[in-house]
Parts: sequence; C-alpha cells; structure tokens
Amino acid sequence: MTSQGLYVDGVTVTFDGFRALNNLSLLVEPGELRAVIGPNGAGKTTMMDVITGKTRPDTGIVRFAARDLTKLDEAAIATLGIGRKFQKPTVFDALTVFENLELALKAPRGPIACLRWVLSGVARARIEATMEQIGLAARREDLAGLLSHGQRQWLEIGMLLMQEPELLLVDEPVAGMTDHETEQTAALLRGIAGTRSVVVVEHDLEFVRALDCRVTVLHEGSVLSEGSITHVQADPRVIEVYLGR
Ligand SMILES: Nc1ncnc2c1ncn2[C@@H]1O[C@H](COP(=O)(O)OP(=O)(O)OP(=O)(O)O)[C@@H](O)[C@H]1O
Repeated sequence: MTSQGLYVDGVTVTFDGFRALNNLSLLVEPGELRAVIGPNGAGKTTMMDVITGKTRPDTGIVRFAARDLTKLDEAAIATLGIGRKFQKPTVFDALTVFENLELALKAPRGPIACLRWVLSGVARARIEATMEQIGLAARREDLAGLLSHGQRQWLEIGMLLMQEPELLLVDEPVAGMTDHETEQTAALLRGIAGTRSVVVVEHDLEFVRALDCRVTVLHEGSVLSEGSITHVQADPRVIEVYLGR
C-alpha cells in the first residue's frame, strides 16, 4: 500500500440496510487527476462524503498521506489539506474577484493576530497567480455577482486553491457551462493536478475525455471498470449499465 495519495480499501456504507458503497477500493496517486463516473445512485457522492468525513464507513480503510481519515472529523480532514468543491458555487457576490480570493487565504487565527494581519507581498502574489490560473485576472475588480456561471465556478476553484489543498474533490464542475467554458475547465483542472491530486465526479463524457486522465466507473457502490476513457467506453459491462441506456 502507498503511504502517500488517497487509499480507499474495502469501504462499505449502508443506509437503512441499503449498500451505497459496497467494498469500494481505489487508489489515487499524489498529483494524479482522476475522473469518477457512473449512473445515478452509483455511490459517487457517498464516496466523496466518506473521504471528507461527512459520512463514516461501516467498514474499510480510507487513508490520505498516511493518515487514517475514518478517525478524523470533517474539520480535521479539511485541515489535512482536502478541499471539496460542491456543484453549486458559493462565492460572495457582493465582493470582487480579488476580495473573494483574499478572504479564502489562510489568515492567522485569533483576534489579535487578525488585527495585526496585513496582506503581505507574498499573499498578494499568490492571489495574483491564482487569478491568472483561473483566467480571471482581467476581472479582478469586478463583483463576483457579475461573472458568468462558468467564471463563478472557476472563482470558487481559485478560493479552494488559496487553501493549498493536497487533494481537491470536485463535484460536477461543468454542469450548466457553455462548451467553451467546459474546455477551459478541463484545461484548468489538468493544470491544477500535478502538484496535488484532483478527483472529479462528472457525467459529461466529452469533458471527461478532455481531462485526459484515468477514469473510474462506479456501479452499485463498487468499481466496475477503470482505465482510459477509451478503455472504459469500450468495456461491455460499462456499456450495459451506463452508456448503453
Ligand atoms: N443519507 C442517505 N440515506 C439513505 N440513502 C442514501 C443516503 N445518501 C445516499 N443514499 C442512497 O445511496 C445511493 C448512492 O447515492 P449517491 O448519491 O452516492 O450516488 P451518486 O452516484 O452520487 O448519484 P448521482 O449521480 O445521482 O448524484 C443512492 O441509492 C442513494 O439513494
């Protein structure tokens, strides 16, 4: 077993006798970009909930960077460097792009420390670099409420990046985006991986192809197939339960 990365082994989650996850095992390497697909009810959201500590598994191992996540609460898991982006963006509409990113910085804790805290040159440079990365440098002074749906999603990804996560979980990022925004999101996520692991749950298979990464197909709470998008799309079991419908 690897001591780094995300290691899920034999995880089962039962809701009122129904197995949402059924002996789920998966390994995501440090710096890897991984797409997770599967039909409705396959267990994708439950898998994310288990990794972030929202749901406790009945059995199984969940480790990240050699830490046992099943022993930690949601706050402790976030502190460990696991960030999650939900489908709906939660940016602050009345703040500018810059201010949203500033707010997401890891500010010192405690009232005295906060009073003394001034945005340092290093912090400012990080905000600048993040605005470039998410393609919003030209919109820095614009209120988030004026951004398009896609741009708001990127801003939220930027806010998560300000927390310097080592693992980023992203839930259906391109739902409601234009084709052009979808392409840009794939490029953004490819760029974000490498220095950190990124797990993306998505239904849009064109987008998953554009991610150009290993794909895990879930079905009834287990891994049905894994490999390149070309490999899983040609897998008869995947065609039967997911693609062929
Ligand atoms: N809190 C809960 N109580 C009872 N059943 C639940 C609960 N959460 C999830 N389930 C069930 O577990 C199964 C897996 O759900 P989950 O949301 O993880 O699937 P999913 O792959 O994310 O689906 P979708 O693509 O529709 O989001 C579903 O049958 C769902 O109804």
